[in-house]
Amino acid sequence: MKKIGFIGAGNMAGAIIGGIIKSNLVESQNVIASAKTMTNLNKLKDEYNINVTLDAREVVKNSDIVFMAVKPNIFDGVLESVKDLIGDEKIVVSIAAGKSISSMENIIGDDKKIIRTMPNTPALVNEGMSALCPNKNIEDAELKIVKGIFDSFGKSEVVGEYLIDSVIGVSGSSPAYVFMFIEAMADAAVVGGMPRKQAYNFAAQSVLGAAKMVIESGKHPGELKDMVCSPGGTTIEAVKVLENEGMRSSVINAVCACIEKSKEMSK
Ligand SMILES: NC(=O)C1=CN([C@@H]2O[C@H](COP(=O)(O)OP(=O)(O)OC[C@H]3O[C@@H](n4cnc5c(N)ncnc54)[C@H](O)[C@@H]3O)[C@@H](O)[C@H]2O)C=CC1
Ligand SMILES: O=C(O)[C@@H]1CCC=N1
Repeated sequence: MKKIGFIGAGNMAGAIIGGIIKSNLVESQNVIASAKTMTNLNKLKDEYNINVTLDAREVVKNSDIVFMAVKPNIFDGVLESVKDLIGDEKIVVSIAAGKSISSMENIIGDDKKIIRTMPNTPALVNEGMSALCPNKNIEDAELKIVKGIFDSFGKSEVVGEYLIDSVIGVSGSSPAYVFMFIEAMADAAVVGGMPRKQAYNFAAQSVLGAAKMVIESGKHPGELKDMVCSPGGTTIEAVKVLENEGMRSSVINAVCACIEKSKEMSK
């Protein structure tokens, strides 16, 4: 069994650790995480019984696969501080936005094994969506192992690095937009008199069901929308307002802004 380490123990590392432990992919004694303070580490230790340390170098020493899960603004400095411990056999898995494979190779060497990835927080409930981009030193068997980690908490696809900015727009960041959509729908249900907690359940289950229909039916989303819109009915009234208010163009512009920011961060 491979040992898996995390440098950074925030929202995303916590979601991945939760995902891999809950799916029994790895035993807790084979997982180690470090952070700047003990606050998150204590929570992860209490919840999943993993090993924790304040020293990122301990993580690298004790792992075969090292997840770099710190914020992009400190990423290079942290990678620099552990680079002498990264041998040819270790696999570095980055989850950071805006950190290209070549920028990591510039720090640790282009002879090292690197996989750039982009997961999302639904990993915590086993419904993550992740993209993986291996560098040239990753062998098929190694990619399979790391993909297995991501598949243990949802779905994943191997993509060319040129697609990673779109991935951030459509899946890495998109849970935030969906939460906003759920919150807004629930607000309206509250206006209609529904208690708030109940409103979140109705809104969230509808989003979950609609997403499942897209995935399982293979039908075009427009066709599925038309199935809900009875002639002269309630839904088409809502659709008319959403079109008038520019819902589609707002979403397209928002996701494009996210993609642009990701490109800018990679420069
Ligand atoms: N939050 C999200 O939905 C997603 C985040 N990401 C990426 O994941 C990375 C982490 O993001 P979050 O988990 O949201 O951030 P966060 O702020 O929740 O966590 C950052 C972690 O890094 C630790 N840290 C800070 N300095 C450190 C150091 N010198 N050594 C070791 N650990 C240190 C902090 O203590 C904290 O545990 C980012 O690069 C982000 O682009 C990727 C996909 C989704
Ligand atoms: O907002 C961010 O920069 C990170 C990357 C994807 C989701 N959160």
